[in-house]
Amino acid sequence: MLLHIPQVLNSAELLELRKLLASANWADGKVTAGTQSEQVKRNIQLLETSAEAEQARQIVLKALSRNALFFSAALPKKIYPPLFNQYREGMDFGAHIDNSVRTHAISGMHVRTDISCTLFIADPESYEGGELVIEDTYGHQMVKLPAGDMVLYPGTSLHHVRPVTRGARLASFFWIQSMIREDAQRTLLFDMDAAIATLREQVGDNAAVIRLTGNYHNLIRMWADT
Ligand SMILES: O=C(O)CCC(=O)C(=O)O
Ligand SMILES: [Fe+2]
Repeated sequence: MLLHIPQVLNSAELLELRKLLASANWADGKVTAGTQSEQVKRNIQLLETSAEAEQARQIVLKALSRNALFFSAALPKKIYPPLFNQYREGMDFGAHIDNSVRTHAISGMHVRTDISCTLFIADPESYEGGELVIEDTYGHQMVKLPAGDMVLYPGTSLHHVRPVTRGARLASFFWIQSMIREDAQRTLLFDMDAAIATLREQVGDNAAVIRLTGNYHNLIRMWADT
């Protein structure tokens, strides 16, 4: 499932993040790349150990924790501490698939990358190019979202970021290990959760809706790895 989640960050958080990112130290993005992706990765990243990076991470994690749509779609077990990247004029990231398990340099936490996420921080009018192109079963999806919005897509997807030809593209990116490992099962649960929410609004919690909600939870019980 490829999902656009609007307005994950509010305007105060966006301002705060841009301020932090403007004053922080940036390093070559190859520092967190594997041996294949380092050959095609041309961007810069916030140093994970800086105080600004810690503050920025907390802003993103707090925003995720209040987002019901994110929770329903990702059913997160572990969230890799968010990273921040920037593509200035001429920078891009060629086609690659993210490493399957990432070990966080500071905490040593292992995260299986079931889901990849990009949270857009720069205003799309402020830069040209920089689309995230995700290859899925239905072809290429070009993603360039308003500031504060995020895209979530299967970690198994081949993807690339097109060259930025003007301005700078700022984003946070991270991975999720889901309680539900398989994308197809997660997608089914997400659809079911949305349908149950609509039914509850339309007809309330009648006996059938209660049974259906039970079915949703029973599927999670059957599939979840917690
Ligand atoms: O900048 C992005 O949107 C994606 C970055 C990416 O694919 C990666 O770091 O693996
Ligand atoms: Fe990637």
